[in-house]
Parts: sequence; C-alpha cells; structure tokens
Amino acid sequence: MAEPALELSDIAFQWPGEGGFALHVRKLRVPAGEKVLLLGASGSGKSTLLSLIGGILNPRDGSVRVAGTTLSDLSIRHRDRFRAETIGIIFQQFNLLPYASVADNIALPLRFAPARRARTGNIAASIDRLCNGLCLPKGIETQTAGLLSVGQQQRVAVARALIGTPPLVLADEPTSALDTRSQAQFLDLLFQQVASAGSALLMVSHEEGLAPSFDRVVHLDEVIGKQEAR
Ligand SMILES: Nc1ncnc2c1ncn2[C@@H]1O[C@H](COP(=O)(O)OP(=O)(O)OP(=O)(O)O)[C@@H](O)[C@H]1O
Repeated sequence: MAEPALELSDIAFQWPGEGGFALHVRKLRVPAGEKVLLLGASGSGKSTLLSLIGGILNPRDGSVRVAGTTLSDLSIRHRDRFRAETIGIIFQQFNLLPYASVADNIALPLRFAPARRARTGNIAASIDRLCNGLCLPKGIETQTAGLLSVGQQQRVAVARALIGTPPLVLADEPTSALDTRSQAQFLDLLFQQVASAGSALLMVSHEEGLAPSFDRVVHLDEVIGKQEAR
C-alpha cells in the first residue's frame, strides 16, 4: 500500500502578535490518489493550512507528513527541495511568470527537483501531453504566459502542478473566478490529469456546490479543535 499523500497530527499554529489567528488541527489524512475538498469560510484558515502542508510555515506543535516524510525532520533547504519534488501547487492567482513562455512556466518546478525531473522523462513531450490533456490550443507552449486568457493561465497552472507526477497536489480556490459551467469543465480536466498522474488532490474552497465532484469533503471547522476528520 502506498503511503498516504498527507497526514496531519495535532497541528498547532499561531500567527505572531497578540491575538494572532490560531489554528489547531487534530487529524487530517489524504490517502494516495484521493480527491479531497476542504471547505471553509473566508478567513477560516484555509490558506494558512496549505502553507503548513507545503512546509512554508512551521507548526508550533504536531507533525505534517507528506508521502511518508515528516517535514520537521528536514532542514529548511531540504524542505524546499522536498516540496518541489513531491507537491504540485495551484495558487489562487496562478502565480505564473508573466514574461516567460508557457513551456518554461510548466517546467519550472523541475529545476529544483531532480527526481521529479527524472520521473518526467522527455520534458517537451510531457508538456505537450499535459497541454493536450488540458485542451489548450496547439502551439501554446511557445506563447508568453502573461498574454494568455485567465482560463488558459489556470490550465497552465494545472500543468505546472502536475508535471513529473507529484504524489500530492494542493489547490487554493482555483475555481473562484469561474461561473458554474466553467467550474465543472475545469474540474473535469483537473480530475482527469490528477488521475492519470496518480496524484492525490487537496483543494480548498468556500464553495459547497463543488462537493459532489470529490471523493471526500472535509469541513475545516470539523478538523479544527477537538473533532477528528476520520
Ligand atoms: N501573514 C499573516 N500574518 C498574520 N495573520 C495572518 C497572515 N495571513 C493570514 N493571517 C490571518 O489568518 C487568518 C486566516 O487567514 P487565511 O488566509 O488562512 O484564511 P482563508 O480561509 O484562506 O481565507 P480566504 O478564503 O478569504 O482566502 C485570518 O484571520 C488572517 O488575518
């Protein structure tokens, strides 16, 4: 059995300063290959939690295990490398490099992740496969990312997260700018790519309507504090 993609145990975190927002997560587990929607209202701590999972923030207590490795066992340098190797991230604002080509944007995580690069094999062929799978127009690889439509940028951000088949993909409200029909189309494409990469997906959102598409839904207010998610 593959290691779970993600296991959080007894996480405690507080933003600095008096009365800084505090987050306690007793347990959250995402098995390999599962698609989980984490629902929470605005300001409930979804982005903070994603930063803890990505090792960008450190919990005061508790452990974050990604694909069998406990992040706090790694030095900061090794944690950055580990994140690039094992986690694909789709940011809310996509965070593409606007002056770089689509191909350079998609290949970016591989620069810092030799094992992920090795898994990718032929990088150009992999970019081509991802762009086709995400219904991006032929020849888009050479275009400048900042000149793409928002929908195209979003799909390029998915390709960047999925290249080299990371075991865990994190997505921070990637559908918030879309109408219901475009959301459904986007999720279909995202799920197809996640399935073909064999990655687990943890997507955070405040939109209850997305729930039926996922294997499991976790409400952030149920994992915070005393209750256990599963
Ligand atoms: N850099 C920071 N320094 C101090 N407090 C912060 C920082 N970033 C976020 N917070 C606080 O943490 C709390 C949770 O914010 P967070 O962005 O994690 O919520 P969210 O659920 O992702 O919200 P949204 O859905 O609106 O993006 C808020 O009270 C916010 O003010």
